[in-house]
Amino acid sequence: MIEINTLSHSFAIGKKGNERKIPVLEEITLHVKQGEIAAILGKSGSGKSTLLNILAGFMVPESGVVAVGGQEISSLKESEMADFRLKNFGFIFQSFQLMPGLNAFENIELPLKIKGMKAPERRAVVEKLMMEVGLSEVASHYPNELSGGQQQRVSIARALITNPPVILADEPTGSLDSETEQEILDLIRSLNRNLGVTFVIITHDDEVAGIANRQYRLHDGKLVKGVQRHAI
Ligand SMILES: Nc1ncnc2c1ncn2[C@@H]1O[C@H](COP(=O)(O)OP(=O)(O)OP(=O)(O)O)[C@@H](O)[C@H]1O
Repeated sequence: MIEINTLSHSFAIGKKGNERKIPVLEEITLHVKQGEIAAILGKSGSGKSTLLNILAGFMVPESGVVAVGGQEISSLKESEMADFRLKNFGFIFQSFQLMPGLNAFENIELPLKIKGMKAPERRAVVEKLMMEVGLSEVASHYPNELSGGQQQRVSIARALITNPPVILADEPTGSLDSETEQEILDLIRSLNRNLGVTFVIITHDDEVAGIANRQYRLHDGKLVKGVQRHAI
C-alpha cells in the first residue's frame, strides 16, 4: 500500500551563498501493507514530521521513491497531488484542527459538501459514521462545547467520511489525558479492523505505537529498527 524506498532529504540552513545542508532523513526504506496500522516512532527532531509531509506530498524529497497504492507520488504535478491527496488520505492532528464556527455534524459533513454530495445523502452518511465513533449525542455541539476526546472523535470522523484508504495521524493523542488517550487508541483500532483503513501514526509515545502492527523507529533521520509486532 505504502512503499518508501531509500528516501533521503536534507534542509539547507544559513544565509544564501553560505548555506549548509543538514541531512534530516537518510536512506529510509519502509513498507506498510493495506489494512495495517504502522507507527513511526522517534524523539523530537528525529524527522517524523518531515517523513509525514513527504508521504502526504506536501514536500518533495531530495531522493528516493514514495508510492501509495502503486502510484509514485513524486511524479505527480501539484494539482494532481492535491487531487490524489483528497482521494487517498485523511488527516488527524494533535490539535484536532476543527472549524470553530461549525458544529460536530457540520465539521464531519464539510468534506462531503466540498465533494458536491447532495444534502440528504450527506446526512445519512454523516449520521452513520457519527454513531460508529460515538458522537450521536453531541451532533449539534460546537468544538468549544466538546471534550478533547470528543473533538478528536470529530476529527477522526471527518478524516474518514470520504472513505480514504489511508489515514495519516500526527500525534493523535498528544493533547489528551491517558484515559482519553486509551479510548481514542481503542477507537482507531476498531475503525482499522471494521473498515480496513490503513493508519500511519507518527508519535514519540510507545503506548500509542503499541496498537501498531508494525513499528518503525527513527533516530536522527535514520531508521534504527523496523519491527513487525503482529500481522493483521
Ligand atoms: N524547513 C526546515 N528548514 C530547516 N530545518 C528543518 C526544517 N524543518 C525541519 N527541520 C529540521 O529537521 C529535523 C527534523 O524535524 P522534524 O520536524 O521532521 O522532526 P520531528 O521528529 O517531527 O520533531 P517533533 O516531534 O518535535 O515534531 C529537525 O532538526 C528540524 O530542526
